Amino acid sequence: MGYEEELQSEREYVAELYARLDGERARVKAAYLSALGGTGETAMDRDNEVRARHREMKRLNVADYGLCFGRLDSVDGDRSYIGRIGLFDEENEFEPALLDWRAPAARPFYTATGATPEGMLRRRQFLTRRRTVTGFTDEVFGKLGEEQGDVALLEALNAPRGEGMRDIVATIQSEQDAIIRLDHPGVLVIEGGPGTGKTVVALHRVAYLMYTQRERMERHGVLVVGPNPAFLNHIGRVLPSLGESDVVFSTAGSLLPGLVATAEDAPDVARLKGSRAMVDVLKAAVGARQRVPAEPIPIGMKDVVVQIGADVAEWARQEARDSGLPHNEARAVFREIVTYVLTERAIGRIGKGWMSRSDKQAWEDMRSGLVKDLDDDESFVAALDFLWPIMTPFELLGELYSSAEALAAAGADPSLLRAEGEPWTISDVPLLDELHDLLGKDGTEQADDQAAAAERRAEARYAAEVLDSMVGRFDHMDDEDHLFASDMLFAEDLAERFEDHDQRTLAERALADRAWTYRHVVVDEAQELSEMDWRVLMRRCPGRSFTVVGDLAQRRAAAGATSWGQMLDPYVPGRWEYRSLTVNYRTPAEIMAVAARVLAEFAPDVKAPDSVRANGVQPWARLVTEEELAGAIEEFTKQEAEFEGTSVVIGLPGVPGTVPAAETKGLEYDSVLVVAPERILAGGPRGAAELYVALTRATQRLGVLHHEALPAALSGLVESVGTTS
Ligand SMILES: Nc1ncnc2c1ncn2[C@@H]1O[C@H](COP(=O)(O)OP(=O)(O)OP(=O)(O)O)[C@@H](O)[C@H]1O
Repeated sequence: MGYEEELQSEREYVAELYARLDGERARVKAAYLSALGGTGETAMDRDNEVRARHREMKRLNVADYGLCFGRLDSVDGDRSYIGRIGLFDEENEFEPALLDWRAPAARPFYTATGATPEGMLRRRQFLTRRRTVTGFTDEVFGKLGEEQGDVALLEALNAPRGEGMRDIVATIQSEQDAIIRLDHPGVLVIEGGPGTGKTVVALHRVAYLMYTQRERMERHGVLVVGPNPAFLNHIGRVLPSLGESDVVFSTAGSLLPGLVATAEDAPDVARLKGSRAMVDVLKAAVGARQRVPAEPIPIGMKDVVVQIGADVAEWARQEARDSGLPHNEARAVFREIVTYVLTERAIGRIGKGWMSRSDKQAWEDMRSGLVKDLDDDESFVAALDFLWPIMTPFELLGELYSSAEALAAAGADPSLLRAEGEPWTISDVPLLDELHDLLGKDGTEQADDQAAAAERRAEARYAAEVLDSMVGRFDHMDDEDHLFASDMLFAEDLAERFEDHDQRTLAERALADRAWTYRHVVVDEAQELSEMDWRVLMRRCPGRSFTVVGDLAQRRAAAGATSWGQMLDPYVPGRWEYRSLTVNYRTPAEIMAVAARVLAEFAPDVKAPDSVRANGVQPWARLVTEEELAGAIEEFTKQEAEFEGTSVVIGLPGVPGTVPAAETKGLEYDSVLVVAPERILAGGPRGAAELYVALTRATQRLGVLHHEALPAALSGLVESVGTTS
């Protein structure tokens, strides 16, 4: 067959796949509607049916375009089509008409090479426009000169950028595939220079894990932590386009429900707050609120006055501390002991001469009367509030920061002192989270808990039914599937998840619940997170299943990682896997050459990634005065409007018409204009890293406007006069 005939035949095959997809969609939609109508025998049957159909609908809705992107022919004569989802043959339901890219049999599509053909003869990659195959390229393994597999990749890389990151299922590269499918249940670190696909690979790994471990992943969900909302927005569509939507996105500043922190501390303060040493400071600050009175506190009981002296308070404090309960919850222990001592002393005095301890009943009756009186006694409650106050994390941390004495007493650096009422910063979030654990539930939360527990018991019967049905299904799973302690199912746990009236998505429920734990956590730009941030993340994922993505050379945060071991060894000593990516898919070679010189200046030991393509466009520089700057930016924006795609102007914070480099982290644009790189470079201890980030955001064009002589690292830029491109 000639190329045109083959193309025609592929077109027909893919058109049939779409017809099959549309047919499936119609069928599942009808089943979903009828499930909603309630044909199941019990409420639980109906719920399960609705959920199953809904999930199926979501799976099928991913592939309006780009359903099938290639074909794999084996030496044995087998032929498989590879696509975004799997579809079965209409006639033979065991014969896949389209293989899901995550299926083991699809793997050679990404990994077979001339040197290791993996039993394959040919890889065919389709070029498509909407639902139509417009062309294809073949790689015939073992035949020299026939390999032309990069056409689809280059087409994808050269395409103008639009709204957010796209999935790469059609063009995953072999080194990326190895990471996506890596069989490592614990912590995996993916490191690589800018544009090496770390983020996109991590997201595809999530899609892969969800495909291979659907039950476990769906029950607890996956958390993706990114540097800022713009970044989360940028990557937000990749997983849904792969049919996976039970994923929670959050910045480090919003990991605590009810608080969205965006303010940043000065680098020195951020470094202090991010240090693990803060755990001791916080413990000391809590301990300092567990007081022993300097003077005995008098409490009137009936017609006698008893005192809470240092001896009673010290005993009660020791018992409360030894209980191992968090501070707020241990108040009950403290209170009980103080109450016991006060009532004993009071009864001894009230009953002096007419009642003895051997008169048990009378003694106990009097005690319960006194206990009741104490409950309503304002001076007693005030004394408790002084000796062992119930506190929220916000109160405690706010009070600590606003008092030089409290800071000194807790062993904290005096520079943490701040004016009252200042907003919480991103670095405060892990401290507040830590305090949640140290303090435990406050009064209102404890009362809410009791009410919720009663409600849960009522729902447990329904949950037990669900449990039965799930256990039935688990019986078909491997032994290994039963081994995870966190998979233990309890009816009451399930009740929460299957509540009839809780219509919130997993993401909504997880985000609202600080105690939610995830099955897997992806941490992007992980080099920015502090030791204290890692404590929060580890609490959110006790199973320690992480994909950690970052580049130490791009670190901007003062409290960020200087090595991965520093952050991870306290939790998984020596047990984390490390993989690196070395090819830059974003930045053309011409731009990367400029960025690499900046990198060499501040991190001489780090090798810049190699660009997979050059585009023949030289990055330029132009000297402008302060007065000319606004006009030059406007000129750039105007010229960029002629091109398809996106652009950005990056400058130091506060320069009008620009965004700071930090806000472009992890993002990319067709064209980038960097304003005053010499000032960014000199702008702080991590200025060079900021500039490196700024220079590596472009997929096509880079320009620089400078006010002073260009720093040596940028001297390679071609100076242009009077025009911005
Ligand atoms: N195999 C691939 N096929 C097509 N595009 C790819 C491939 N790998 C990476 N890309 C593209 O390269 C660009 C950079 O990827 P990504 O943002 O994941 O890199 P990164 O390593 O996280 O970069 P940074 O550290 O700068 O944030 C994205 O547009 C991504 O879609």
